[in-house]
Amino acid sequence: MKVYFAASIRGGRADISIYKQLIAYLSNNHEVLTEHIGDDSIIASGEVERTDKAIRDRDIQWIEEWDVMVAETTNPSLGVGYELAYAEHIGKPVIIIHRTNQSQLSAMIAGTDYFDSIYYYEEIKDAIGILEAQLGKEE
Ligand SMILES: O=c1[nH]c(=O)n([C@H]2C[C@H](O)[C@@H](COP(=O)(O)O)O2)cc1CO
Repeated sequence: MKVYFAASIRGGRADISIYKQLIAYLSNNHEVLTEHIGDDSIIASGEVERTDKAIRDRDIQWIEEWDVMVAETTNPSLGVGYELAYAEHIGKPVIIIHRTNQSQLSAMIAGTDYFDSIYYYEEIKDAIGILEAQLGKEE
């Protein structure tokens, strides 16, 4: 499957090691369209070699192509919120994973009926277990 992995960039890069591990796991069995989100060289300023319009237009095109979105939402991100709303708008499946006791998921996401696959985890192994179970269902 084509997986669009969404996670914070300009919202802050504190969780990049988690993003890397999740992308590495997903890449074993799927095509991950947004591997750059786990790239250490991309700091909070984002992809500096592209214009904001080029980033936005490319990501929207990928969103149109993906089979499923996996969003790691612990570190709040305007971009991820926008991507989630776009997924809802075009009716694509979304899996949201969020670390417990770190931040509270926005009511605008947690309170949207369309987002009915929201999972909370503590350890990375738990997140991987959730993805394994949920992505199996999508295939
Ligand atoms: O440089 C970028 N490249 C990029 O692909 N994005 C997309 C993918 C991420 O899922 C999301 C992150 O948004 P934000 O930067 O607002 O945290 O936006 C966002 C940026 C910077 O805003």
